[in-house]
Amino acid sequence: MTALLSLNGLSKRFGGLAAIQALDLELHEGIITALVGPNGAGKTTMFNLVTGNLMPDAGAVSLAGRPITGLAPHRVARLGIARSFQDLRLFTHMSVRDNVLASLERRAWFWQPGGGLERRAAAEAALERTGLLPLARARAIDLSYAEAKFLSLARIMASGAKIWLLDEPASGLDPASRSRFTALLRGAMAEGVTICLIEHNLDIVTEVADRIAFLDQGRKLAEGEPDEIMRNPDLRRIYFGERRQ
Ligand SMILES: Nc1ncnc2c1ncn2[C@@H]1O[C@H](COP(=O)(O)OP(=O)(O)OP(=O)(O)O)[C@@H](O)[C@H]1O
Repeated sequence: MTALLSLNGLSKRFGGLAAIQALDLELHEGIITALVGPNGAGKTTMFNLVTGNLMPDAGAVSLAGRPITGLAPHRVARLGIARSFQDLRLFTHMSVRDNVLASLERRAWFWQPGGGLERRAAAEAALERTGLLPLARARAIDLSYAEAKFLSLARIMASGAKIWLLDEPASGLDPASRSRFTALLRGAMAEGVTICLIEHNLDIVTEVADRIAFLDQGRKLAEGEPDEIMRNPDLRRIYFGERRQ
């Protein structure tokens, strides 16, 4: 299977700290890959390197074989890579609908393909799918925690991006919202979206991920099927903080 997104020998230091070290990772089309690892493993840094929010010190990122290393974030977004943030970064004083519309780039006049009418239709469809249509006129600041998480997802959904990088998208959700959330991810995956998610909750990971890449101290220690990774006693020790001396 050819990779849609490939990271080859990616490295990033912050002063004396090696946050990402010679990381190789492939995201395959229509697959959900979870990045798992203890705090500070380098998971968010990896997203930042892909999206152009950080420049790598070494290594390359390619999209369908085309190098995209170090492109500016808006150019990466235009290539169909969307991301969410742990702190959501919503426009808190704008309406739910405007938050979704604001995530869509104005590419054409409203009567042209990709113009206003199409943007509005994409926004309405994303609001509908995430269950936010009845709240479309509410301000983002007035949403519950779970609703804000769904809004963050709606923004990505509406963008039509083919690769979604999600930073702890379902953390803190109640069980019912969590199942609704994971169903949306599986639905997107069935439509060909490629998802990489950072997640600390291992129940969510087992429920939703097809593959797991396990990171620790900037290195990929293991990669494979969820069952195989979860069973590995060494990884469990690292994850749950029982390091061997
Ligand atoms: N801009 C920065 N400047 C300096 N150090 C940074 C910066 N960003 C991240 N780091 C450090 O790099 C390491 C990796 O951080 P990163 O946020 O990528 O980890 P993570 O796996 O996402 O952690 P968490 O699960 O806690 O979110 C950490 O030690 C962090 O303190």
